[in-house]
Parts: sequence; structure tokens; C-alpha cells
Amino acid sequence: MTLDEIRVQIDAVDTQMKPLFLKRMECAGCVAETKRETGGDVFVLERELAIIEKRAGDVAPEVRDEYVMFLRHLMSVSRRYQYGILTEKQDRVLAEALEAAGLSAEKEHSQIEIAFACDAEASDFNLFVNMAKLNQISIISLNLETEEGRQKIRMILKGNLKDQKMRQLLCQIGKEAEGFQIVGM
Ligand SMILES: O=C(O)C(=O)C[C@]1(C(=O)O)C=C[C@@H](O)C=C1
Repeated sequence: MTLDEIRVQIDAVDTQMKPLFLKRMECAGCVAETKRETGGDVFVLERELAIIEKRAGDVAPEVRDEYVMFLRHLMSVSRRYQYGILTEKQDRVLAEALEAAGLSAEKEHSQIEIAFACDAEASDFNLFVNMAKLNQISIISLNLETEEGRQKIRMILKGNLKDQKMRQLLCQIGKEAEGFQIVGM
């Protein structure tokens, strides 16, 4: 097969996947509305692990890792979408962090310094760096120290707390990492 012929196949696959992806996001939106009513957490690790185990078990070893990564990524995007809908969760996470830091969102700023911790083995830190990229937010500086299996991270992000993408990112980190803090702006 020529490269052009293979690309025709890739285009056909993407065409088939698009409505399925959109349908999945629509489901994620419904889940968010349900969680708004019940007050449940967006991130449910056991459910994600069950999905991965159920789906990835029969995938050929050569592409199993890639498929697991695809699922993990898909679910992190689904969570991001949910945090985007649940604006009251964003408001709460950010208001609490600002209050703890003695800061006001009204303060003029163009960067935000944050701190949080992650389990080193699960390495959710990598996901947050990826999420910053997907949210089009630049990491200006980064410090990571690993101590007793925990990654302690401090980073300065370029942007403003009023920006929707920044709010979604910080809400996701705030809800999914440990000890999220806004250190300064
Ligand atoms: O099932 C849920 O509770 C969801 O929010 C959906 C979903 C998913 O996209 O599959 C997303 C986030 C959770 O961590 C688990 C699964």
C-alpha cells in the first residue's frame, strides 16, 4: 500500500471515530449533570481501572500499551470536559485555594504559582503537564522533588485565573492531586 492509500484508510477510521467520540463526550456531559445533582466526584479511579481492565485485556500485546494510553487519555479529557461544565466546582476549588493563600482573584496578575503532590508510581504529574499543554497554558518554571514515593511539584503557569482554560486546569489539578495550593500570583 502507498502512503496515500494508508492515509485514506486513516481518514476513514477518523471519520468513523468522530461521532463515537462526540457521543462519548455527550455521555460525559450527562454524567457531569448527574454528579451535579448527587455531588459525586468527577474522578472515579476504580471505574477507570475497571474500564481499562475490561477493554484492554484482549488487545494484542504489541499495541496494548498504546490502547491503555488512549483510554487513559480519553478519560482525562472526559474529566476535563466535566470540570468545564461543573463551574461551581471550579469556583469552589479556586476560592478555597485563594482564601488559604490570602489572595484575591481581583489582583492583577499574568502568572500563577501553584504547588501540589502526586503519587510517584501512578505519576499523574505527567498527565497534568499534558493537560497544561492541551489547555494551551505554558509552564514557565517547574520544580519537582520525589520523597518517600511522592512527587512534590511547584510550577509557575502563564495566564490569568479568570481565563476559562486556566480555571479548568486548576480545578482538575485541585480535585485530582493532593494538597493543591495557589502559592502566589
Ligand atoms: O463513570 C463516571 O463516573 C465518569 O465520570 C465517566 C468517566 C469516563 O469518561 O469513562 C470519567 C471520569 C471517571 O473517572 C470515570 C469514568
